[in-house]
Amino acid sequence: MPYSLLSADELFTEDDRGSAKQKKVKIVFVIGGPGSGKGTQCKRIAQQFGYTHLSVGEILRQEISSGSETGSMIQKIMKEGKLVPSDVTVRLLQQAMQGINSDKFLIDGFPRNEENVKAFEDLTKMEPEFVLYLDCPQDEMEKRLLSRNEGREDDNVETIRKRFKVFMESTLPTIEYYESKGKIRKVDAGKSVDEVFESIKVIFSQGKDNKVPPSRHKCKCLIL
Ligand SMILES: Nc1ncnc2c1ncn2[C@@H]1O[C@H](COP(=O)(O)OP(=O)(O)OP(=O)(O)O)[C@@H](O)[C@H]1O
Ligand SMILES: O=c1ccn([C@@H]2O[C@H](COP(=O)(O)O)[C@@H](O)[C@H]2O)c(=O)[nH]1
Ligand SMILES: [Mg+2]
Repeated sequence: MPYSLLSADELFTEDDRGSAKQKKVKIVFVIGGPGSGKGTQCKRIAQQFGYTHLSVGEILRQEISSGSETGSMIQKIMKEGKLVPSDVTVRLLQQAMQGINSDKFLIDGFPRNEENVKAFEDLTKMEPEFVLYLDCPQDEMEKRLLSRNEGREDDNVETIRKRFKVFMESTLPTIEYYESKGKIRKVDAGKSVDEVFESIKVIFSQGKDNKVPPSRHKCKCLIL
């Protein structure tokens, strides 16, 4: 079933419609491998810089908890460490954004692949201001996930390894894509929580447009 997504034109508040002024919504994507610290750092960024934090993984887990058919489909995919189809993910993300009156969204754990990027761009006609990339060694991420203890069904060695594979094969190319647009802001996420946040603060403190020199992240380029 095709899903409609919030378009740029629909991002108006009632007040804005009345005065025919478009609401300017700022979006920052936060991506990184499983366990790189996205959720941990997003909480701090949201608190300090006034963003609305939306974790797409969390939105999907809420759908599972609702007991819907879509939820059981998502649950099977998540247990396998695979990615949920973009139409489902983007529709749920859209609904979450529509339900919140905010002009600054921090989208945690999205986009995960080329299909996600295309669905988001095609349907919203919006692009992120920039993309925060938490770069962390795999052995450190695995250690963190195995001691997370939040009862997540996908935090077991077998699924974690599958999630790493999906990250390398599907998410890294999206980083290449945003790198080619000068939008990647990379931080070393293998350090302590405080040290990582210090690096992130520099990025979010760079003027109202967050215009900082792009990171020197070098890798193979994939044109979407
Ligand atoms: N810099 C850090 N040093 C040590 N432990 C950390 C660090 N950042 C986060 N952690 C811990 O690692 C675990 C994973 O962190 P977090 O949930 O933020 O990662 P994530 O990138 O959101 O993972 P996922 O993709 O699985 O949702 C948590 O238990 C968290 O407390
Ligand atoms: O855009 C997305 C985000 C997440 N998923 C699925 O959810 C799990 C968990 O995501 P976390 O960000 O680690 O909480 C992920 O492994 C995928 O199965 C997705 O498909 N698309
Ligand atoms: Mg997370």
